[in-house]
Amino acid sequence: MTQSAMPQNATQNDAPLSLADLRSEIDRIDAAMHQLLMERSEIIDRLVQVKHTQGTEGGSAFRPAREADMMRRLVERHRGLLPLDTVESIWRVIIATFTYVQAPYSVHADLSGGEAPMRDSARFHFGFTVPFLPHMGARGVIDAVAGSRGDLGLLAAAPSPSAADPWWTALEAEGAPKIIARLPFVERDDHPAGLPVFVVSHPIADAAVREVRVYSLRVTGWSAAAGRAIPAFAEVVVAPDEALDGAALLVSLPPGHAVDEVTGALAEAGAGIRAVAEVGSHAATHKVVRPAARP
Ligand SMILES: C=C(O[C@@H]1C=C(C(=O)O)C=C[C@H]1O)C(=O)O
Repeated sequence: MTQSAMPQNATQNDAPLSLADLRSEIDRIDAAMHQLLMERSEIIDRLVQVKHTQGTEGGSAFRPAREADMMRRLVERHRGLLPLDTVESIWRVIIATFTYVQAPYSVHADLSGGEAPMRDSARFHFGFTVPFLPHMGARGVIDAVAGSRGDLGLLAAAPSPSAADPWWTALEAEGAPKIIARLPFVERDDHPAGLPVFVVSHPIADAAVREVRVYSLRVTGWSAAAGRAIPAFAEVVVAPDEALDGAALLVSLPPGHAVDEVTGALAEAGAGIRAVAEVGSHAATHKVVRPAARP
């Protein structure tokens, strides 16, 4: 038991508390947590005014850099018997809902790769107050985000190394939606909502995290050799593109690598580079090898 969770007039050496006393302790803690959540919402009220004065409010109040940082710190300080999955999901609901009360938004999700994992991811990361709008296909999601004020779109990040439809080409144009985050913020092998998901929104230049950069590449002369030439540090999804020997690539580059390293390797393997466009960026993956707390 931590000091803050102890009754004000007790120490660890006191006689054991009765069930009624322990329950009244739980009631005291629940009331304090609720009070703190209400205080948090008052801060958000003032934060909305500050963002408005600074002109930093945009279509969406979602700030992926800030959220990735908060989730990393949460995981690092977590101790005790409460499972990390539970702590993470509670904070995801708190943060996503407070974002929603700043500026209402919906989450559009592409269910074409399988409904259950995508729905689990959306609910785990955004809770039940934020509206969930299902789509059958990535392009429907991107169109809905493009036509909204500040909605978010969820697209499977790497369902497989190949895709039938190069949906990411719809993110190429200036002003088109961009990838702004990758979920879960904190990865682990047994994550309860572990489907890797890209979050797309209107471009958020000032608030974007630039650790992992994501590019759309159009290539001619695509071949198995070109595929093998792509450096191992790059995460790549390949789809057929227009011309017979054309391919559209979605390439994610970890910190410290440039897209030239990939285009150079492709050119050496005989492929022609038709176009390169940055289609977003997100925080580097924070991987927890062993969850900090397990029952
Ligand atoms: C509060 C903010 O807005 C959003 C809500 C957050 C929260 O409730 O903690 C954190 C980041 C943002 O997505 C902020 O920009 O700091």
